[in-house]
Amino acid sequence: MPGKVFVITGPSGVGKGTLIRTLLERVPELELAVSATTRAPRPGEEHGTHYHFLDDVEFDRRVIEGDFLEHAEYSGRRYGTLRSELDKRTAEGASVVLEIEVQGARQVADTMPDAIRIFIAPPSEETLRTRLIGRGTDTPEQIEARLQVAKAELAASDEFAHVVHNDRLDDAADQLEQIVRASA
Ligand SMILES: Nc1ncnc2c1ncn2[C@@H]1O[C@H](COP(=O)(O)OP(=O)(O)OP(=O)(O)O)[C@@H](O)[C@H]1O
Ligand SMILES: Nc1nc2c(ncn2[C@@H]2O[C@H](COP(=O)(O)O)[C@@H](O)[C@H]2O)c(=O)[nH]1
Repeated sequence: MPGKVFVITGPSGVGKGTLIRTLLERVPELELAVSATTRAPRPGEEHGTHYHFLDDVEFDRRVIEGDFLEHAEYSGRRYGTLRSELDKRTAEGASVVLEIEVQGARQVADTMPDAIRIFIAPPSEETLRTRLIGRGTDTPEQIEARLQVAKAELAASDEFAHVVHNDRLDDAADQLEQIVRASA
């Protein structure tokens, strides 16, 4: 039987990456799809591990060749899931997790209606700002741009069958694990 696809979405800074790291430890049979992006690597990020870092020309070429399951522009940069990150794994029965923003999650809903889509919600918009400042990876201008996008993303939460509120990290991790185990 083909593996499942779990789409985890929500605004920047809500804690998707943090929760997914815990999820992968708790459910080691899950595999994470490494996304492609045109943004620059942050300190410590490695090509092929954290992202496939592509330039715009390469990203365009791969769009034209139909290599992406989904792709979107987010805060001036491009992000997408390569089909090659999923196809072989799911065909072999492995379940795959995608960490993507809301436009991409909608595209996956259209093309893969069986994908399990989970929205991670913050306790408040202000929490997103605090968490992004605390993470220390973005300039104040980048944080404001991300918070602008977050407003529309938060309004989309009711499009998702599952909503996990990431207030206390342990509670959110428990809830996410429960959803994944119940759907697997
Ligand atoms: N429940 C929580 N309570 C307090 N801090 C948290 C919680 N969850 C995550 N954080 C912190 O918030 C910051 C943002 O988390 P993370 O990078 O996982 O967000 P993200 O949704 O993956 O963001 P992006 O979409 O920009 O990649 C990190 O510094 C993380 O340690
Ligand atoms: N549509 C997609 N969105 C993606 C993908 N990989 C990551 N993302 C989302 O982009 C923003 C910004 O990420 P960051 O690493 O610059 O903080 C965030 O919401 C990610 O979830 C993807 O393949 N497709």
